[in-house]
Amino acid sequence: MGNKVSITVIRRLPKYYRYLGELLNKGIARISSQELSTLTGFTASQIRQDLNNFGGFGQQGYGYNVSELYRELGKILGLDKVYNAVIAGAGNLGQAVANYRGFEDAGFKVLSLFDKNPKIIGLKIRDIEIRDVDLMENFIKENNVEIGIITTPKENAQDIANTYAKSGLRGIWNFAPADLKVPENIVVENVHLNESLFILSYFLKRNLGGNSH
Ligand SMILES: NC(=O)c1ccc[n+]([C@@H]2O[C@H](COP(=O)([O-])OP(=O)(O)OC[C@H]3O[C@@H](n4cnc5c(N)ncnc54)[C@H](O)[C@@H]3O)[C@@H](O)[C@H]2O)c1
Repeated sequence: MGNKVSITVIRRLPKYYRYLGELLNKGIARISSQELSTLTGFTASQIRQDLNNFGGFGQQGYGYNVSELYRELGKILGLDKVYNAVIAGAGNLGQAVANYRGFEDAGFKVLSLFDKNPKIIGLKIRDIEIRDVDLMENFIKENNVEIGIITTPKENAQDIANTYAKSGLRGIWNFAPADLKVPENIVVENVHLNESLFILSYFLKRNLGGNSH
């Protein structure tokens, strides 16, 4: 099922999921595609088409059952399980990611940070230890780690990706401004903060308001 759905649809799912979570917290039991459209900015027909990719959850004249749709989208996004993760590069960004409890609340548990700087090895961010990067490969193998986060400088990012590939983990969340080469069985999701900022700059330069996507 998942493989046939276009990546542009997949990229809209987290937004649906976020709004549905907020509706659920407000005790709202059902919502129409029109109301979801007002919230998300996507058209109602777009929303119906998107959700139809997964079998469609709505009923004509009723709309969507919020808790059911929230639960199903959570399953589709793989959020119905806990992932173990590690972070390579325990500098500014690595520590910030480790410090943020929201990832853990969503099921992404950082078991350890790794760095090559002896001055910070042994320190803890919350209760998460910074270990020597030389120990990383074995740690990943022994602790059922599925996600490797990269917050090293870009010059070191490919080496870290290679170690991740050797260790057998399945997903890389890459914050370094580098295009990584990895074996086909590994998924890379890039978070290029600078590129995002440059898009903002593009719109500012043209005095364009609104949401850039
Ligand atoms: N800090 C931000 O807000 C920000 C914004 C945009 C992009 N980035 C990107 O995120 C990455 C990290 O940025 P930062 O500001 O945290 O840098 P930083 O210099 O504060 O931290 C990098 C850390 O990586 C460690 N490191 C270097 N080589 C390593 C290796 N081979 N193995 C393990 N650890 C290693 C360093 O010792 C250091 O602790 C960079 O690629 C940067 O371009 C950061």
